[in-house]
Order: sequence, then C-alpha cells, then structure tokens
Amino acid sequence: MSPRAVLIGAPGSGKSTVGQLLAERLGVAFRDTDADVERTAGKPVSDVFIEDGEEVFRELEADAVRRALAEHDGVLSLGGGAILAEATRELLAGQPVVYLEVGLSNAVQRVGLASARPLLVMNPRSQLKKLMDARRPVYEGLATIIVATDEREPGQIVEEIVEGLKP
Ligand SMILES: Nc1ncnc2c1ncn2[C@@H]1O[C@H](COP(=O)(O)OP(=O)(O)O)[C@@H](O)[C@H]1O
Ligand SMILES: O=C(O)C1=C[C@@H](OP(=O)(O)O)[C@@H](O)[C@H](O)C1
Ligand SMILES: [Mg+2]
Repeated sequence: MSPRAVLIGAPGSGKSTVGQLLAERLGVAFRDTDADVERTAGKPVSDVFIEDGEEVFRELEADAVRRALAEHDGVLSLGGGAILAEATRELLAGQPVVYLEVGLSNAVQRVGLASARPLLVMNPRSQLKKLMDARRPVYEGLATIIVATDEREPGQIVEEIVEGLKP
C-alpha cells in the first residue's frame, strides 16, 4: 500500500489545506504527519518542541512518515521539515511526491504570527527565509510534480495536481 500523493514544501505552502482538498477531490482518505505526531505524543507539535525538543519531534515525525507510507493509500501531507531526515528522503524515492512551491511573502502572510509553528515564533520572516533557502534544493530533488502556489486559490492548485498525477 502506498499513498496516491505525498505533499511536501515549506510551512505555509498549503500542504495541510491543499492535501485535505485533494483527498476530497480524489475521493480518498487524508492523513497529515503532524496530526499523527500529535496523537502519538498526546500534545500539540508546539508543546513537543518546547517540552521535549526538536530532536524528539524529528524522531516522532520520521516514525510517523514511515508508518503512513506503509499504511496509507490516500493523500499524505508531511510537515515542512520532514525531509530533513535521511531515512524519510530514502523512503520518498519512487513515491508520487508533490512539491508545493511558495515564495517568501506569500508564506509569511499565510503563517501569520505562527504561534503553532515553533520554529517561526522569533522573527518569522527571517526564520522562514533561512529555512526555505536551505530546503529548496531538497524539495526540488524529491519532487515528481512541482506546483506553484503564489497568488493561487487552493482549488486551482488541486486541479493542477490532479492533472500532474495522471499517468
Ligand atoms: N493557496 C493558498 N492561498 C491562500 N491561503 C492559503 C493557501 N494555501 C494555504 N493557505 C492558508 O495558509 C495557512 C497555512 O496553510 P497550511 O495548509 O497549514 O500550510 P502547511 O501545512 O504547508 O504549513 C492556512 O491558514 C491556509 O488556509
Ligand atoms: O518546517 C518545519 O520544520 C515544521 C513545519 C510544521 O508543519 P507545516 O509545514 O505543515 O507547517 C511542523 O511540522 C513543525 O512546526 C516543524
Ligand atoms: Mg501542515
């Protein structure tokens, strides 16, 4: 069993929002690894970062991705930093990986004050820029489909993904 699509991209690229809509459009189940981590940890992602640290979060996340890739046959949205784990990058090879591209200004607008995103609490704009610059080549290298999201509605993005997934 493997997912119909795995969504990757920076925070604010719309993975969770577009993933949910894409699943509805395809008539399949939706799963988000952040929600899986929260269920396992019994607390919000931000509390895992604060109380246990990023390293513990990344371990829980890598585990959540591994399980979801093995069990889930719908749409799977990853957290923006999931691709930092080498094991995850290896597991993504051969999967239909959709990279949602977003520019800095759109991402900053979308994440807002970002209280739910612990990595962006201090100075969200410069943190996001650093993180996006470092990860962009990784996202690009893993993607089988790349979809631009700036100034576009989630519905339009979903239609482009559906087209891109056609064999
Ligand atoms: N294409 C888009 N246009 C405008 N707002 C969007 C778009 N995609 C997502 N959003 C909004 O941006 C915020 C972050 O989206 P989310 O799906 O949580 O991103 P991610 O999971 O990639 O961090 C949400 O408030 C969502 O409604
Ligand atoms: O980019 C990151 O490192 C993170 C992104 C978040 O998910 P979204 O990309 O869905 O916001 C969440 O997993 C956590 O706050 C860390
Ligand atoms: Mg998300």
